[in-house]
Amino acid sequence: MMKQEFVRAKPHLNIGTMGHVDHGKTTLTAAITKVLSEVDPSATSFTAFDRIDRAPEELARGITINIAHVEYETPTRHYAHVDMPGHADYVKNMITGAAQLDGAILVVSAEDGTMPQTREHVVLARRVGVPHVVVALNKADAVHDPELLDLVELEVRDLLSRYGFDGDATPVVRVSGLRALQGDPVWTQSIIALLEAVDNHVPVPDRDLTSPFLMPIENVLTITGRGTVVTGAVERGVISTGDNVEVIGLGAAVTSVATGIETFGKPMQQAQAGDNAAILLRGVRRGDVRRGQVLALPGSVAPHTRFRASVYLLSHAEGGRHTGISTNYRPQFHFRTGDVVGVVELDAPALPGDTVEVTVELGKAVAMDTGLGFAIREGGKTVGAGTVGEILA
Ligand SMILES: Nc1nc2c(ncn2[C@@H]2O[C@H](COP(=O)(O)OP(=O)(O)OP(=O)(O)O)[C@@H](O)[C@H]2O)c(=O)[nH]1
Ligand SMILES: [Mg+2]
Repeated sequence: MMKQEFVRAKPHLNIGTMGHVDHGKTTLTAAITKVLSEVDPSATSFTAFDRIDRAPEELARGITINIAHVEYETPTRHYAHVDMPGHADYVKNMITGAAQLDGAILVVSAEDGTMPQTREHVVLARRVGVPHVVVALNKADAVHDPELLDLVELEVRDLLSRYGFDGDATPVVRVSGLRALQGDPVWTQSIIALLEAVDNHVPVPDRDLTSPFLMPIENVLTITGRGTVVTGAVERGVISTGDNVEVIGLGAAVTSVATGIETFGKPMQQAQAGDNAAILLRGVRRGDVRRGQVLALPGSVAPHTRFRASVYLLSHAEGGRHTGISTNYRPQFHFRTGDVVGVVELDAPALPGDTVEVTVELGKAVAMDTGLGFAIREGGKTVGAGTVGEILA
């Protein structure tokens, strides 16, 4: 049977769940797909809890989209929703922009209130430019004292305001992912209310459709008999089947032609900024491409190793270092979906909480333009966030 072509009937947005471990992110994600699949079975399929937290390797068949994503539709929008499996992955995905969220659902357990990772995720969301947040006050079924719910709501609004969001204007919806998943009609309604808040509060972003095509590569798959497929979220521009492309960064450039494009398993003639795409590349071997490179219009972006940057060092309270840094500091630099080691040169030692101007020399060239954001990590911890300034080499 021919696979059904993707129809762009509604605006597409990328959102995700964030929040402290065990506050119910995955349960809520499953509940959203269940409730929406009941509203319109032709638009949304139910994705069960145990199908969400899964390893990529298990699904590496077909031209499948990045498996961390779940797809659903409200009456007015099409969403790709990412539920990052663990805290470490979450931080990495957020800060490298791999997730490229247009908005986020901050999940806070009404039983526990805001916790350290709740704060860390809010801080990161702000730093990496997640523009809008809606709060799911989850596990509301387990809290019977309304004053306690009010208290937790106040606490969350406070936290959001403290870190630069508009805490007063942010929708806070009392939900129970678990009870909705079990089919309870009252809590099913709470999920509908949450989705209405997302539809109304997170605006459709302006997509950059006019710049040259660029997509950071998140995953590389082989399809027997067809070739190599790369997946990712299109950062800018438009790609059509038959277009020439180039794989750039971390080694020699590879040129190819995009011979097939899919989104969520459905073929499409053209993918655009904001879409999650899987792109089949002609004549490319699996070993020739990898995560961390970008797929781009040939000649539109170049790899670089040396640049000036403005860097913010996360304070200790934000999850950063305890001690300062000085010249010759050698952390990992995360650009988009990849990371590479580099050396920092700075005029004077800097402390956590400082913003400093530095020169960076990378061990391997990365596709970049002035303005590109990056994260600085060491020992699995995010310790800084920066922006590329003048490019030197
Ligand atoms: N009472 C109640 N329990 C819930 C609700 N949502 C989730 N839980 C329970 O909370 C626990 C954690 O749920 P998960 O959905 O795995 O939480 P998570 O945030 O995805 O956890 P991590 O991915 O490990 O960070 C499970 O035992 C759920 O059954 C809810 O709305 N009400
Ligand atoms: Mg989870």
